[in-house]
Amino acid sequence: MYAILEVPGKGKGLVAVEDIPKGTRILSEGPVITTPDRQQNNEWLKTHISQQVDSLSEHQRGSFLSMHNLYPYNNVAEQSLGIIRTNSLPIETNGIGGGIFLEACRINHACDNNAQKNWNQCIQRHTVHALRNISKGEEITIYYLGLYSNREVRQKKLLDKFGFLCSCRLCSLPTEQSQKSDERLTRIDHLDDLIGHDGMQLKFLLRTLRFVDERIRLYNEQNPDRSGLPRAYLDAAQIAIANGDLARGRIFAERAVEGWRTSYGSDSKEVIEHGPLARNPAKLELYGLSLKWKTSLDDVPQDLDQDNFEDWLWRREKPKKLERLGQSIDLRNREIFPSFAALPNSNTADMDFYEKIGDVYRPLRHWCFLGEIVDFTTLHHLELELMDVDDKKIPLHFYTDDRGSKFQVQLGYTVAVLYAQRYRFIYGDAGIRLEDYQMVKIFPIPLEKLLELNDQVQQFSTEVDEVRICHGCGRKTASSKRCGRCSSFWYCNEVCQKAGWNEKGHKANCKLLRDPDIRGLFVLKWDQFDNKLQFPLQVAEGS
Ligand SMILES: C[S@@+](CC[C@H](N)C(=O)[O-])C[C@H]1O[C@@H](n2cnc3c(N)ncnc32)[C@H](O)[C@@H]1O
Repeated sequence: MYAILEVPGKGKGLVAVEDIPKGTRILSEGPVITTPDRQQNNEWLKTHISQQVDSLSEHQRGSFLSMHNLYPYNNVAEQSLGIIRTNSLPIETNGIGGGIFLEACRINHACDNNAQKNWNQCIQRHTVHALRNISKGEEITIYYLGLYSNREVRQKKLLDKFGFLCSCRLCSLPTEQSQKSDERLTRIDHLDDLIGHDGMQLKFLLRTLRFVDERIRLYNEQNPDRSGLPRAYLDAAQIAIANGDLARGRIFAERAVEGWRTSYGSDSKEVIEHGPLARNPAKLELYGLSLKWKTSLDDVPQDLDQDNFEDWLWRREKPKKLERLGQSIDLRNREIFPSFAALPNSNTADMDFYEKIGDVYRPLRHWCFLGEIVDFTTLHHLELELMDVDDKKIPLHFYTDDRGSKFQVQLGYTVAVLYAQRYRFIYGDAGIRLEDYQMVKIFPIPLEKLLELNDQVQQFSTEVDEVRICHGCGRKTASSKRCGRCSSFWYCNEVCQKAGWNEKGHKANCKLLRDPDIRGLFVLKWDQFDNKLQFPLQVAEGS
């Protein structure tokens, strides 16, 4: 399938001598020299390697000693060590850490590699598979670096570790396209962190599925002709199956296994281990942790086109119809939006706010603290100084896992903290200590403006006994016309609507009112509000 040839600017490399279809095993090879997995001193290593070099056939030795070497040497032992350092591929098996493969080690790198290398534990050989169709005459390339990173980081690592400047298609993109590709890669990497962060915690599974969906979509945009990210499909399978959704679970598992079959082969550990999951997803230990998404194996819609099928598979929501603001909550209602002084104390179980079920306290009703950012610093974690509805300044400290780095913070923005408590910090101040970043939202609008918006919402988007007030002229109206964009405010007709837009500030407010989080505030409808009963609070028993 290939020949080892001189490749301009890269030394030797593997070049396809025929068309190689995606998924083909191009090579399967055992090591001729191995090195231990633990750190050894140089002298020991040199002897260990020399013994192996001496026992190679003449042809093998010649081939080994002609390999690329990035290190200076004075004798064959040093030369051999240098060659191993330059070329060794990982081997994860009984005390062995890496080794030399006479052909696999000749494969050059590309950041948009067309082939995948893998140490196959089951057959104790390194395999290389075609990740996409490779044409006759094309060079076969693999990816030398473990993680996806942006162009600058990749180039630096390749130069430091392998002594060359990569000129692959991805590294040669014009600046703008390269930036796009970098952004995608950074996001793919970040999504991996986010997925790992919440793991298989039930209450976050839908959100985690969203991250996996986005990650695979971006990966496919970056590498359109490959078979996705098998590991990510396995994450999706586990999420579906944990919620009792066997139909989607099986499809995701099949995609994971198919991806591994393409890149590692049918005899790989991954295919052997996860193949049964694709046949019988109910076997997964996590199955039925919740039965919230329960389906049977063949609850798969048959009549959808590809896009709609993917929307079904990933449980993608159709763009939400905006919540009607018909019965909006008044943000000036101090029961629901208390000042800091009126919040429950974190040291005592205030039964105005909590109910006790078994050993846990749960919020008895919804409440939400509002405060405007008047100062902020980040030392160990994000600390905000907030001005509450009584113009009192209080600190808010982010003890969340990300220490607040996820948030876009700006002076004059308003912070909403769900189920906030008064907390006394060790150094004496009272403030809010935030541990779950899901309990906070930040709105790009000062508190006073938010309250003014609230007053308008109360007046112009509600309907009391079928009486509506036109935002344009301020008169009662029987018209059923709402603003077409935010579908919130009532108008008699287009003239009134123009007046509302141009003269009464709806242009700016309309944008705010289309923000699902702001609307969620007015109707107390965020996922977190709905999760009320899944949310044990740490509240000490007290007087
Ligand atoms: C494992 S070897 C690959 C085989 C090597 N070309 C040879 O002739 O033996 C790694 C070395 O190949 C060269 N190489 C690999 N990929 C390259 C690339 N994309 N551009 C330039 N040189 C590359 C670098 O010198 C690197 O240190």
